[in-house]
Amino acid sequence: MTALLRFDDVALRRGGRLLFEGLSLDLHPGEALHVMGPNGSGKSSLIRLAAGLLRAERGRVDRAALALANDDLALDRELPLRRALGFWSRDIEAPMEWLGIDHLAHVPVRLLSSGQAKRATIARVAASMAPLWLLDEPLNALDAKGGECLSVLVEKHLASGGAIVAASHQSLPGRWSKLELGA
Ligand SMILES: Nc1ncnc2c1ncn2[C@@H]1O[C@H](COP(=O)(O)OP(=O)(O)OP(=O)(O)O)[C@@H](O)[C@H]1O
Repeated sequence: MTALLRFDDVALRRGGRLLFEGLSLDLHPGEALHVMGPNGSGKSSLIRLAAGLLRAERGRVDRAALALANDDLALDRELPLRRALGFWSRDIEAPMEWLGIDHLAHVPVRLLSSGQAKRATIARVAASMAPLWLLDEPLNALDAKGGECLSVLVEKHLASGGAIVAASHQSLPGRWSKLELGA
C-alpha cells in the first residue's frame, strides 16, 4: 500500500538547533499520527516540514496531496464565511454543517471568534478532499462541542482512506499512534 506521507531518515534544523534527526515514518491510508512533545520541541516545525513549507537538512520527505490547518487561517478576512470557504472548494455546505458554522455563512471572516475561526479552518480542510490532513494544535480554541465535531470528522476521514498528522500537547480523542519529540 502506498504511504500518504513518508519520512526517510529526516533531520530538521531550525534557528541553528537540530530539532530531530534519523526520523523515518510511513503513514498509510486510515492511519493517524499524534506528534507530542514539550514547547519548542519541534511539533509545528514537523508539520511545516511535512507540508513542504520547510526544507529538511537531511533525508527525504514524500507526501500525497494535503490540506494544512495551522495558525494561518488561509481565508479572506473581508469576505463572508461561505464565500471565503468557497475559494477552496465548491462543496462547503456539508463541512460548514459538520462544524456547526452554517449559521455564520454571511458573517465576514474577520468578525469570527477564535473558536469559530478554528472551526472554519477545519471546515476548509474537510472540504479540500485532500487525502493527507496536517493539523497543528487542532483543539486550540475549540470548546467541547467543537472537539466532538473534530473527532467525528477525523473518524470519517480515516474510514474513507485518508491519513492525519496532528501536533498537539493535548490528548486527542480516537486511536492515534504517537511520536514524542524531545525538548
Ligand atoms: N522561524 C523560525 N526561525 C528560527 N527558529 C524557529 C522559527 N520558528 C521556530 N523556531 C524554533 O524552532 C524550535 C521548534 O519550534 P516549534 O514551533 O516547532 O515547536 P513546538 O513544539 O511546536 O512548540 P510549541 O509547543 O510551543 O508550539 C524552537 O526552538 C523555535 O525557537
